[in-house]
Amino acid sequence: MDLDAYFAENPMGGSFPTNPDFKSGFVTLVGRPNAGKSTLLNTIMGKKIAITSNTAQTTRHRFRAVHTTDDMQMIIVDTPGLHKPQDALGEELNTSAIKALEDVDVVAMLIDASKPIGRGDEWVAAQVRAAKGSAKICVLSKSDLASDAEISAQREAAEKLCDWDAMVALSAETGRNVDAFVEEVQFLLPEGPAWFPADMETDQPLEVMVAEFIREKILRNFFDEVPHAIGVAVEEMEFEKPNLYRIYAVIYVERDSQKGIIIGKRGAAIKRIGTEARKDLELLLGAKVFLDLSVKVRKNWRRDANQIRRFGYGEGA
Ligand SMILES: Nc1nc2c(ncn2[C@@H]2O[C@H](COP(=O)(O)OP(=O)(O)OP(=O)(O)O)[C@@H](O)[C@H]2O)c(=O)[nH]1
Repeated sequence: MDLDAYFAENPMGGSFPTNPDFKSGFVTLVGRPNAGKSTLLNTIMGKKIAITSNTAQTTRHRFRAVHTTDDMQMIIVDTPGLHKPQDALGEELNTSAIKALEDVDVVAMLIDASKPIGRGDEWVAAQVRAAKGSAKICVLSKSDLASDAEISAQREAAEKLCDWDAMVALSAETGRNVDAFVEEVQFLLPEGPAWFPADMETDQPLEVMVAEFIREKILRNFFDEVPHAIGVAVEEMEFEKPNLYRIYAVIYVERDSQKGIIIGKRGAAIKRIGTEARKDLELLLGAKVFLDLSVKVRKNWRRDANQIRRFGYGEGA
């Protein structure tokens, strides 16, 4: 939801914390695809705001989530994983992530603690070093998958990548040390007022979140080329009293064969996607959901900058 939409729904303007020592600012999460950025964001927020999957490049939108306590407001910018681009979509995602390093107070770079640091991490670190004026935190993510000895070795290797202000090994999956990360961010944030109302959690438009929740189910149900070839758009979404959303969404694929895979034998696959998505959407929207999904072929959309923009991928905060 953007601020205009928020204030349209909350004409009194919502509540802003008034503590005189209040701290506030922006923290960008960056890292290679699959480093665990979106999962960390969800754990901090205590609910699902960003979609996650073990398919690299799950995140296609840069967006902000707002975490407010009595003492601080951190505006977390989730970004698409930085990687070697293969097509126009990949380039758009990289540009979007690099842009999110500008003008923020804290940059947190996630490095998977359970995997050796590679050239991809070194390249991301170079982008982080180039981001002037922000404090830098190194997050060794997925610590539940690494032994203590592996974590110490990773610490030593990560020390060489940048002059970090802090380093935290954490697991967004178990929650271990996530509080320590939030405390480090709070320490590094400047004093300042809350920028957003205390109860505002994200600036993603609702339609975009709905499309993303549907896309997540496809990422989790299919492998190989299909997850990268799909785009999801919500065509229509209407609220019906007392408590029902009617949602009409289109899943775009690049080839007829992919359309067949998404639909499945006698529609079994798309039915499963619909059932899984509906459950999540009902939690997100706090209402019953009627979900109509259709599949359309749009050849080579990932090479078409206009279509990428129509989906809104790469754009955001
Ligand atoms: N075991 C374990 N798995 C994790 C942890 N954090 C994330 N994962 C898993 O790692 C995979 C990638 O996580 P995401 O949060 O989607 O990663 P991301 O960095 O946002 O990925 P992109 O969108 O590709 O940039 C998912 O399958 C997560 O469940 C963790 O702390 N422990």
